[in-house]
Amino acid sequence: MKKLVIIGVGLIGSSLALGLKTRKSAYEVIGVFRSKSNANLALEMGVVDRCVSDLGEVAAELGGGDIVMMTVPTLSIEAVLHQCRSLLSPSVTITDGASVKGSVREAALAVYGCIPSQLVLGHPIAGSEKSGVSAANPNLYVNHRVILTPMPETDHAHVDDVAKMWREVGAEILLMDVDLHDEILGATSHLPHVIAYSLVDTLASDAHNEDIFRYAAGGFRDFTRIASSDPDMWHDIMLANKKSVLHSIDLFTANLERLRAAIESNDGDAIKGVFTRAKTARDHFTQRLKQQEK
Ligand SMILES: NC(=O)c1ccc[n+]([C@@H]2O[C@H](COP(=O)([O-])OP(=O)(O)OC[C@H]3O[C@@H](n4cnc5c(N)ncnc54)[C@H](O)[C@@H]3O)[C@@H](O)[C@H]2O)c1
Ligand SMILES: O=C(O)C(=O)C[C@]1(C(=O)O)C=C[C@@H](O)C=C1
Repeated sequence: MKKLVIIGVGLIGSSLALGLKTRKSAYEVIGVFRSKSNANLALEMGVVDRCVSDLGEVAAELGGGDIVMMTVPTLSIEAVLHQCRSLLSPSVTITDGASVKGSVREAALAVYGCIPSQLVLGHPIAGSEKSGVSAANPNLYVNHRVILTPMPETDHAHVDDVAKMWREVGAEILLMDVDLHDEILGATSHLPHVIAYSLVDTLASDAHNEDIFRYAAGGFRDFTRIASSDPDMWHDIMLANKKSVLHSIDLFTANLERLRAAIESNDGDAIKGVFTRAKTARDHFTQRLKQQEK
């Protein structure tokens, strides 16, 4: 039986594990836990077959066809890669789910001095504002994309194994360049989180915040769900993808300034222009998503 070792069994790792187990996939899933209570919960929920507290406890059992998945916060990947380097044979596939790929590439270069052929960088484009093993969802990845960013040094056999595992839980695989990934996700995922956190923080700091939140309804809820996401996880993402995030913030700020000026000067055409273009783009995107899900 092939082995999948998950380091960091939170929302992303446990949803993958539960997805595989629900579909009776041929992996023995072993979780590496720092906390005994999380390990017990994961066993109770049937997320993992076995728990260990250190990769060293299981490393000698691993070989070709086995996968080590790092689903820890983005800036913790380097520490985990140090363990991988000292404990894993080159035949074991190593992959990750971190939200930024350039920083993982840098971490690999710092740890190995080169990109190891067994390392396949990946990112599931699915998630939620919830964290931890208790949020495990076996269908989280169904009809969602997983972006893999193989580099020239990456061995195709390792890429194939990782792609096959994600397909088993219903995901669609997309291959992409590391830097392009970070640019796109900086705009489509990291910027919206900056805006949602900043909006809620702005309103919460207002002297009348009790009244503001009392009268907030659906629009506010729809727009700000992601501001309930884990601050530690997002701290890492912002710093790891600083260049792309700053670029996106600058573009957004300039656009917002233009909209502000249009409102100030009663420029109805400009206001309607922005809203109409945005509605058309969003309706088109929603339609495409619906078709993909059919
Ligand atoms: N939450 C999302 O929507 C989402 C989506 C796609 C990708 N990601 C990425 O996936 C990764 C995991 O996110 P998550 O939402 O599952 O977070 P999570 O907080 O639910 O789980 C992270 C787990 O890693 C453990 N951990 C933290 N540091 C560790 C370390 N140094 N060694 C071992 N374990 C460690 C934590 O105890 C926790 O169990 C992050 O890199 C995140 O950027 C998250
Ligand atoms: O749905 C959410 O709550 C998410 O934030 C998921 C989301 C996203 O921005 O789309 C968040 C981070 C990821 O790396 C991938 C997906």
